[in-house]
Amino acid sequence: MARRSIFLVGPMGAGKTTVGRRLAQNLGLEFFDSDEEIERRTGTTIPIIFEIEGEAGFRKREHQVLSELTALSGVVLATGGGAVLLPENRELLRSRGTVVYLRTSVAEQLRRTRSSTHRPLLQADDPEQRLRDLAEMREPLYEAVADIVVESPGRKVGATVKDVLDRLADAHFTTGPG
Ligand SMILES: Nc1ncnc2c1ncn2[C@@H]1O[C@H](COP(=O)(O)OP(=O)(O)OP(=O)(O)O)[C@@H](O)[C@H]1O
Ligand SMILES: O=C(O)C1=C[C@@H](O)[C@@H](O)[C@H](O)C1
Ligand SMILES: [Mg+2]
Repeated sequence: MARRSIFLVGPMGAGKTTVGRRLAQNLGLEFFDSDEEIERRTGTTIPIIFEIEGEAGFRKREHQVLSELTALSGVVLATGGGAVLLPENRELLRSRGTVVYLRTSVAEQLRRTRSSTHRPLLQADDPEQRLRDLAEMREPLYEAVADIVVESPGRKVGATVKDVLDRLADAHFTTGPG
């Protein structure tokens, strides 16, 4: 019998990877991260994939990885910030698991991603404006796929993990069959 999976969505720096890994440990589930899986398969980094293949090339790879990882049962999957852009991806996420939207502010995103050079979309003259533009376009998409919305403000990661666990319990999420 298939076991339900948890898919984390949200913008860059929302904490999908960090919270997702801890959540999986807590629930005794296997953890996957679509960005890490793309890097593992290609043997290179996301900025280099963007450089060589453009964003469109990256999105194709992302769709392939998401279609495989969402087919697994009983896992926690952290997605990339743009995973909700393709309607096909939204359908995979919505139909195959419980989707948790980690919501945060642009100010907090900036703080959390400041020292990173690993997010090509933030290599802009004005990263704050870029994050605002992305949020305006993507927030409705995160909302559309989400079963649960959890705020991920400037607190300790453990507090956000606990909030996600509480909200999953409220939604009667179990790691058992079904
Ligand atoms: N809830 C939280 N409270 C405090 N700090 C956090 C929280 N979540 C994440 N962080 C910190 O913010 C940074 C970015 O988090 P993370 O890489 O998990 O974001 P992400 O949502 O996976 O981003 P991306 O879409 O780019 O993969 C990390 O250094 C992490 O420790
Ligand atoms: O928000 C985005 O579009 C992205 C977020 C990251 O997780 C990576 O998937 C990549 O840098 C693109
Ligand atoms: Mg991540």
